[in-house]
Amino acid sequence: MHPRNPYRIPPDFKELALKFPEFRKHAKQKLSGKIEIDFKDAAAVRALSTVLLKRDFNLEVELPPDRLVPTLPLRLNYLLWVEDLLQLTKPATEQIVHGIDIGTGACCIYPILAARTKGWHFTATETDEINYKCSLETLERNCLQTHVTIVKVTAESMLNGNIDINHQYDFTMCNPPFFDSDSFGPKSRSEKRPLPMCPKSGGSASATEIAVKGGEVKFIENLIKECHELKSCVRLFTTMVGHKSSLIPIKALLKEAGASSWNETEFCQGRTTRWGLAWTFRDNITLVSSPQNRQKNNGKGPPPLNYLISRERWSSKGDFTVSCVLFKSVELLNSLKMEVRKVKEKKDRKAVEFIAKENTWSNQRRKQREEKRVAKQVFEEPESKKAKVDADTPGQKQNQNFCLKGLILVEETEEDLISLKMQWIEGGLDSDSCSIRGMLSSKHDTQVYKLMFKSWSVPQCLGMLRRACSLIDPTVVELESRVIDRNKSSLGFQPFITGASNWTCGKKNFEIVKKSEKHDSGKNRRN
Ligand SMILES: C[S@@+](CC[C@H](N)C(=O)[O-])C[C@H]1O[C@@H](n2cnc3c(N)ncnc32)[C@H](O)[C@@H]1O
Repeated sequence: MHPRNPYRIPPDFKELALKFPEFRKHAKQKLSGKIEIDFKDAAAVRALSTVLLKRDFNLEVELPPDRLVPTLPLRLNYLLWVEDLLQLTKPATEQIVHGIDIGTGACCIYPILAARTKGWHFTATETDEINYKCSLETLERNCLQTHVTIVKVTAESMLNGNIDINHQYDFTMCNPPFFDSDSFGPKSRSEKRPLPMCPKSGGSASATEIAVKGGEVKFIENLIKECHELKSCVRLFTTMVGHKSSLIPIKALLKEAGASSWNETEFCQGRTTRWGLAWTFRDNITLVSSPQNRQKNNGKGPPPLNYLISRERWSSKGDFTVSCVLFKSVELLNSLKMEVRKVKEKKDRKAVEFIAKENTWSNQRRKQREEKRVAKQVFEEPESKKAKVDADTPGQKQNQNFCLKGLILVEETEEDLISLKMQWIEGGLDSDSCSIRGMLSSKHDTQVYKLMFKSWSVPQCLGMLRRACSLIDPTVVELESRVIDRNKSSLGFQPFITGASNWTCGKKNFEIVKKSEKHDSGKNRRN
């Protein structure tokens, strides 16, 4: 998720169910007391988006039952990326932002979010009569007609004839129909899932919203064909891409059309990944990656680490409560000299953000040796030499600008389990920070964790977070995580059952070893 996306901390369904009866109808309580919704049920997802828009953005929206429901984390990821691109490409002297949204949908989701939160102006187009009318109503209901204009268009044109060519627009955005209408929908009773992919969840979208002849590649090709002509009135063109396989043909089309530069990103939210492509035909603009993406691994950062802590194994550590688990975690972060800030306070759900200004966790053993040596010198060496020793302490100079931000979220899941989630937010991905070989050597009781990265550089924070967790290891019964090698395929390791211990997960570039006294090896080996 984008670091500024407010849904990095998922919404509290219990709170929503208590506050909004329209959401409560769809909320289900698990035996543990946890509130959930069925994400395959379009009505439940519709209720969720509607109440979040109301609660978090003061937007009143009525979504029609037979149209696509916009999910907010993805929509915000796209808007925030556009905002990053504008920061890099729009002259600071230009105050007003004016964008174009192609295919705005049933509630013109991008324009209303951007108008409400950023004061941006939009021209939005739509072919579908129901979506067009609903979007107009949405604008009226929220008094946003001053900022957003909706144009009813025909499917033949993407931009030509739909916008004012004498006006200057900062960008276009588009969430195109991803699927190819020729291969969409079951062909026979026996064929459940046609090729190419159709949406996994039920959804309520109409066929014309999500499928088009030729699929998204053809749709975006049509857009690219029109862009060149419009380069003087549009600074940046962007689109979302639904299938990774579409990126290569689309980039080839951009090259062919003479785009002067382009940039891509990944939008990750939960289990869904989408992509963003931005391009320009203006020679004076170079589309470098957004600050977030300039860091390694495409801005995605390491995936969250999820730990389940059992009552049984926590017993020696104090009260088995969310507060106590968070307190212990904060103690660890403090011992690593991190700044800690509370971001969420509830009895059963607490979160803190942490910021590391320097790398305090690398080379722990070397540092301890160094400390001992310095301590010894305090007694043995003259003053002049002591000063030199202090100045030469390794690892300090290179970390002056190091900054890593992350989030720890602790919540009750079931009666005897508390989940601890650690999430990367930003930073800590530069090459200095990635020298993490051996960083994770941490002892606790009889367990030794060792994480070694050979030529593959993994964001340092992953190691730091894992180290912090390994310190409270006796409580960890299950660890679920995934590491993705950006250049190759997934190097999954999931889940680790700590009880099994002493396992190795080996790959050419990556090795993770966990040792413990009495267990057999290779039980959890995955290649
Ligand atoms: C996948 S939906 C996206 C809706 C909305 N932007 C969102 O993100 O939720 C695609 C939308 O584009 C509209 N559409 C399809 N072809 C279009 C075209 N040529 N011009 C404008 N809108 C189009 C569809 O009716 C549909 O509402």
